[in-house]
Amino acid sequence: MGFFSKIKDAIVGNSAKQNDKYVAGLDKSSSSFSAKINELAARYREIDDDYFEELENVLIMSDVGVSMVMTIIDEIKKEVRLQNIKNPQMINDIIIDKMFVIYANDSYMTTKINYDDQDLTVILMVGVNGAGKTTTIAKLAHMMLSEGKTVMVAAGDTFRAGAIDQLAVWAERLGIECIKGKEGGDPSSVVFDALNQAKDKGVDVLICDTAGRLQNKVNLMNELEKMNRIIKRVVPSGPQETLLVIDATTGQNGVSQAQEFSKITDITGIVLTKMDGTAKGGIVLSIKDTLNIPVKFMGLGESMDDLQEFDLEQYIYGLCKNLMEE
Ligand SMILES: Nc1nc2c(ncn2[C@@H]2O[C@H](COP(=O)(O)OP(=O)(O)OP(=O)(O)O)[C@@H](O)[C@H]2O)c(=O)[nH]1
Repeated sequence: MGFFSKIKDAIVGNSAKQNDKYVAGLDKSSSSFSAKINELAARYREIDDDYFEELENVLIMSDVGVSMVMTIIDEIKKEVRLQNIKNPQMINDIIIDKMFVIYANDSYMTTKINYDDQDLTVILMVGVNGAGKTTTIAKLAHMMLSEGKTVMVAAGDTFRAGAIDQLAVWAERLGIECIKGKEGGDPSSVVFDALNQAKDKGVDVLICDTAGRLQNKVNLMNELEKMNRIIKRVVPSGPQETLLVIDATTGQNGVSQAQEFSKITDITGIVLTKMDGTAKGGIVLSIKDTLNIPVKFMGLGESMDDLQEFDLEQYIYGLCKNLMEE
């Protein structure tokens, strides 16, 4: 039995396992992906080179990423030859299986936050403006609060007008403390202040916002280096996580951004926001392929509960479920 059949068996008919947020949040991607593949299958009576070329295009259009697409297509071709499959209607399971296997295959990627049981856990949030960083910080804090953790936030984006107030409003709604400085002030000093206050109060997690000025790489690099130094002075094992927030609707641009950020600082995980707003959900595979950094969370909607820990099975199921049902 292939991976997808196993996933499907595990998820369908098991309401505890079926995550409706994934199914609803990936609906756009799933409909578009499945419609294209089914349309292909209907047009070709037999699998041939032209079919593969079109399949390649469908995957690329879904933002899977060119080199990952080539690997997937090669693997599908091998399997088709091996099983002597001629009918494109029979190929869906293989496509899904290969996507799953290739993502999961070459390395184990944890989606868990690396909490420090002995010390304050410091999480740095990076990403360009508009990616959804502020909302994601609020959603993450909400998730941690619901797990019984105490959380504080630091308004380290002193550059973008309004960023401090926006975070402060979220903090108030969540009933947590937001440490802030002046607009245009030194972000590291805000973070330093927040670190000390969080330590004094015995808070479990401090989430720090940062400015998203990718246009000015040298400044951003210096700023993040300074922040990292200051964090290490107060919390030697910190920051335990540096999470990069990427807007999934920006597609391959988002992937390039991730590449740029990973040159500037060590990224431990990616948060893909607005997955519900894109019909090209393949970006997860593309990120894995180009960067090999784990996607740890996905934003699947605008409400507080819509930030979900990344789960490969739920993702592939959400993306491909229409393909199975039709
Ligand atoms: N549909 C949907 N909308 C989202 C998601 N995440 C964030 N948003 C929306 O995206 C918009 C921008 O998010 P913000 O957090 O305000 O981001 P920003 O303040 O523009 O920029 P930064 O904080 O600098 O990233 C807001 O309207 C959010 O509600 C998501 O997962 N799904």
